[in-house]
Amino acid sequence: MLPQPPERSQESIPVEPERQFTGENSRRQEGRDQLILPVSEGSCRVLSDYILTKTLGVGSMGKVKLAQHVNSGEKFAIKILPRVIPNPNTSSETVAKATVKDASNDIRPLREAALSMLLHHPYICRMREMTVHQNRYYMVLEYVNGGQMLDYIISHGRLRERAARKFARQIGSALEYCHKNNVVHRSLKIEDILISQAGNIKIIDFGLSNVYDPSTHLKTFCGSGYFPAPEMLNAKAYIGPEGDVWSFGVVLYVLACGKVPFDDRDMPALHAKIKRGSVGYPVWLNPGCKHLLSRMLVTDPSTRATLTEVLNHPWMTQGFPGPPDPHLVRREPLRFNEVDSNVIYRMTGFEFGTEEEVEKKLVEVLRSDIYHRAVQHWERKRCINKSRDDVTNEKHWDSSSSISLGYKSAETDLTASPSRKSKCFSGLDFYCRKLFSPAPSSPATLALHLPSKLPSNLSRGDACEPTDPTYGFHPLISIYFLVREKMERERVEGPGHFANS
Ligand SMILES: Nc1ncnc2c1ncn2[C@@H]1O[C@H](COP(=O)(O)OP(=O)(O)OP(=O)(O)O)[C@@H](O)[C@H]1O
Repeated sequence: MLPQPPERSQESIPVEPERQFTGENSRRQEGRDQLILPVSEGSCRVLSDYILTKTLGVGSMGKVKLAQHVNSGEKFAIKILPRVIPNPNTSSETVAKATVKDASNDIRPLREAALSMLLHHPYICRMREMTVHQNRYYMVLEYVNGGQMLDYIISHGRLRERAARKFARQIGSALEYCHKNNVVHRSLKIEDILISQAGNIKIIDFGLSNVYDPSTHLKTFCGSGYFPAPEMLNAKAYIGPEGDVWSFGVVLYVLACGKVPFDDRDMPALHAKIKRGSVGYPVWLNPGCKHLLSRMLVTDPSTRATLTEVLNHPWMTQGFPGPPDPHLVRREPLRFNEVDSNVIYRMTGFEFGTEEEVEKKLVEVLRSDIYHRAVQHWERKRCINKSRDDVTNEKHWDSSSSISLGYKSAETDLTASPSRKSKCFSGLDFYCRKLFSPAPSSPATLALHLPSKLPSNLSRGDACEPTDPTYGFHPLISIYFLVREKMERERVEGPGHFANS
């Protein structure tokens, strides 16, 4: 087992002005600010409506505390991240440099909060709200109480094949949902996978995630330890999703084999092994799983399997009628004359610019020829699918309902398997060397522009077909949809409401 981080003594939080981050623009927040009084009460701390109790975990950025809502009694996890305050005694040049650095340090938690509050997926940990103090951020998260996948593997060894497939399908479902919304995780690792009480996964820590435009490249080095893709270590520009496929491959290797594919105590030596990409597979590993891993752990991102290939791989779909459900809601293409300013002003936290700039850029994308062609194609396809569905429904409405029941029961069947203890080989002592992980660099600013060519996520097979205008077309459109869907949920369920699972 990994040595548990020591429980730190209860700290006292100074009284300081607090700002609630709800994804809304600060201009309209004027007058809403209130003073929060975090106080000690016995051995617990009170923060606004939450009583903070034990430490759930400590990460490189901060710590996570268990909290209980004073009125509802509901449990949450509160992630506490320090804010870097410039030292007033330093020279003006140093202060100026520090201010730039602080601004970029601020970007990560703000973007993490903005994304975590918008993403709505059963296998992604949700965020209810974030409170910004002078010295700290407090992120109120869904409490995931089934433990860490890492602890399970350390104590039980590798997973049985069916359990590995179940969790791989859930990770794949969450990644597809993100990618289809122009979001990349960029630092997926086994520690970021928690288990809910229902026995499903929840991905935490979107701290290094970002939105991506399929027609441009990101440059920031992200990821740490055993999981970053070789192109990130080589400081090459990347689009985004291909790096997540690599990290997903490393996670799947750990689930299926009980050890990491690339290992070394020495960080430069570890990075050299990752860049070389030569992987050893245990002789007992299922050949289908080995083939899938060999397609994911390809050093050249242009020949690495796409997420679509991974999710449709025979090993992934074995025992299921198809790839995992990405839990995407049905969307109609957005028209430039339908853009709602109430949605625009909540598109904050992504360095998109001012409200006016966001609206201008969004309308520009929506009026572009390439978008227009994508919408026309989407509509034609819908007509064809609709007439096909009508014919199928008339002829086979009975059999279609039985297919959907079959799918559900297959997922339910697999859900039961992880509780069975595996006596397989356990080789995860590598986590005792976790301290070797390099610190992440500051995130890059996203340049938003009109796609000048077809997005390159269309490569390999479907390059002649325009991208779906409702999913993955452009980050501004995706974030617009996510904000609008969040507003709709708030209207129905009430603000910040979500059920822990
Ligand atoms: N929602 C949650 N429910 C329960 N425990 C959690 C939750 N979120 C985080 N934790 C615990 O806190 C630990 C640290 O959280 P997290 O990884 O988000 O922190 P971090 O500082 O961003 O870490 P990193 O080192 O990956 O940057 C996790 O490994 C987990 O044990």
